[in-house]
Amino acid sequence: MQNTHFINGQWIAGEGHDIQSVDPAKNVVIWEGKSATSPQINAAVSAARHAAPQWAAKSFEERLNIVKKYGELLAENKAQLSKIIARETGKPEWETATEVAAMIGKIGISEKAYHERTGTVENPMPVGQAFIRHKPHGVVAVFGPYNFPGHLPNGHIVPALIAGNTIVFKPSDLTPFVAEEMVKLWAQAGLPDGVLNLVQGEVETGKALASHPGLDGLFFTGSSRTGKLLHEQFAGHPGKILALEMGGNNPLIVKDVADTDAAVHDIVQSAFITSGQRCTCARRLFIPKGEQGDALITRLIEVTNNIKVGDYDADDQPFMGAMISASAAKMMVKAQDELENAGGRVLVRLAQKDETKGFVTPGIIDVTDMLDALPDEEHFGPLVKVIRYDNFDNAIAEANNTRFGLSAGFLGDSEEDYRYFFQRIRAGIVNWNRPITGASSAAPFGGIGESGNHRGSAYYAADYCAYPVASVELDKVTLPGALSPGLTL
Ligand SMILES: NC(=O)C1=CN([C@@H]2O[C@H](COP(=O)(O)OP(=O)(O)OC[C@H]3O[C@@H](n4cnc5c(N)ncnc54)[C@H](O)[C@@H]3O)[C@@H](O)[C@H]2O)C=CC1
Ligand SMILES: O=C(O)CCC(=O)N[C@@H](CCC(=O)O)C(=O)O
Repeated sequence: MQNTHFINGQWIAGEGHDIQSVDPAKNVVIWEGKSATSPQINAAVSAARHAAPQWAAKSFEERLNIVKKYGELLAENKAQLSKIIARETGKPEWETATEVAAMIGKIGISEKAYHERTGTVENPMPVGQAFIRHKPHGVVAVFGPYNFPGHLPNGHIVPALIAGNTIVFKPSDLTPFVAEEMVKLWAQAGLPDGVLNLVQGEVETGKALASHPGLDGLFFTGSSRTGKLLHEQFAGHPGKILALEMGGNNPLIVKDVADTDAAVHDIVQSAFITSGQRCTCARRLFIPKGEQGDALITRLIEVTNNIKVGDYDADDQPFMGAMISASAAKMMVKAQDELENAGGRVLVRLAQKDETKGFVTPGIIDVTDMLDALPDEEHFGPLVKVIRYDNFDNAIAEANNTRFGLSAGFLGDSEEDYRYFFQRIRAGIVNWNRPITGASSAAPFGGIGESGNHRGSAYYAADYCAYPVASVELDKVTLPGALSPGLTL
């Protein structure tokens, strides 16, 4: 029996149904376990509740020391963890090494953000002192996605622990192995029992945890569809904090670039990195009509056809590895077919050569003639939709024609054009002449519309990990110098 859940400092076996994790590049099972049942989820929430007062009562330095120890263990185990992330997600090892580096970097950034966003402020008053301080919420659930199974849950867990919360972590059911390895490192770092609990499972485990009355909050990174369900579930609970980081249908507009190859590079990095499985990936690419735009597309097609797709552990590393699963790859083929049937013109065909594995080649489809039928959906894979435009204002209006608003970019050499774009575009991340993926952990990370619920993450995660307490304090009960009219003492 596999002990895959971590509850109150003990590794225990699940009592629910069988779950497996499959290496999508090799089509082999690499992890097996059983999901957590409702009583096991109750036990995890109770353990977190029980541990909460003592963890919150520790000094900031005591909590930080454990978090820093975890950072050291991440550094020591970087090579091994990078390999496990690669095996479980299909992402090339060069990329998973950067994921672990981001996990390590998160610790220093979260320490700084804790002080700068939620530190203590003291203001003298005519009588006494005014203070702004912050307290943890209590018990929070963390839900992670599969595309960054280490870095993104880590982006909630680290600031939540630093702020003094205790946690029940429910990773994506597609990446239980990475979650288990992460939690082992936390346990090794000396986290007290019950402070971080891990429950594994699929949607029903997620539902049972999200609806648990013992939670004070839930921090979620995942799809807009699930995030919306959680939002509905939290309706009527204004006292609970819900932070949602969700998807996007991100636009990238190109206009008047002198260096075609540089533009093509930034497009490829925006659209195809991580096999298009980043929430910040460019989904809609706006290119001007005319000769300059034609030349750019010709070059983009050439470069895309030459993108190396391959095994995560190949000596000669590919740019793109496998997608998360064979079925995710199949869904991308289906999405392309649907767009093509609705009038899209395939410029480079996204193809899955082996239906048992997650590999697809990157695709480009021109959807200019089917804009009215273009669904406002996030196709979470390496398929970029090209929209040719003849008017910058129309391109910006169409770029904003989405229910999402995560990232957006402008590639063009005119600063005036960029300022014009920046003023009008609606998104939480707006870049100029840089890829729109690869957002910094040292900046707020979040979107508007259906990309989030105005609880920015990364540098601003500190904000949703603690609530502010305003105090006016005086060390003795003292009569004021002047009494209010009509009052005698
Ligand atoms: N804005 C951001 O920061 C990011 C957003 N994403 C988005 O995440 C998505 C890909 O990740 P996925 O793992 O597919 O997301 P997902 O929404 O399928 O799953 C996320 C988590 O929610 C759980 N879950 C699923 N259905 C549930 C339900 N009904 N009730 C409770 N829990 C449930 C899953 O088991 C998993 O732990 C993409 O849409 C992507 O854009 C990914 C990375 C970053
Ligand atoms: O959360 C952070 O620390 C910064 C945001 C970040 O890492 N963004 C990455 C991943 C986004 C995704 O998971 O899809 C990016 O923008 O590439």
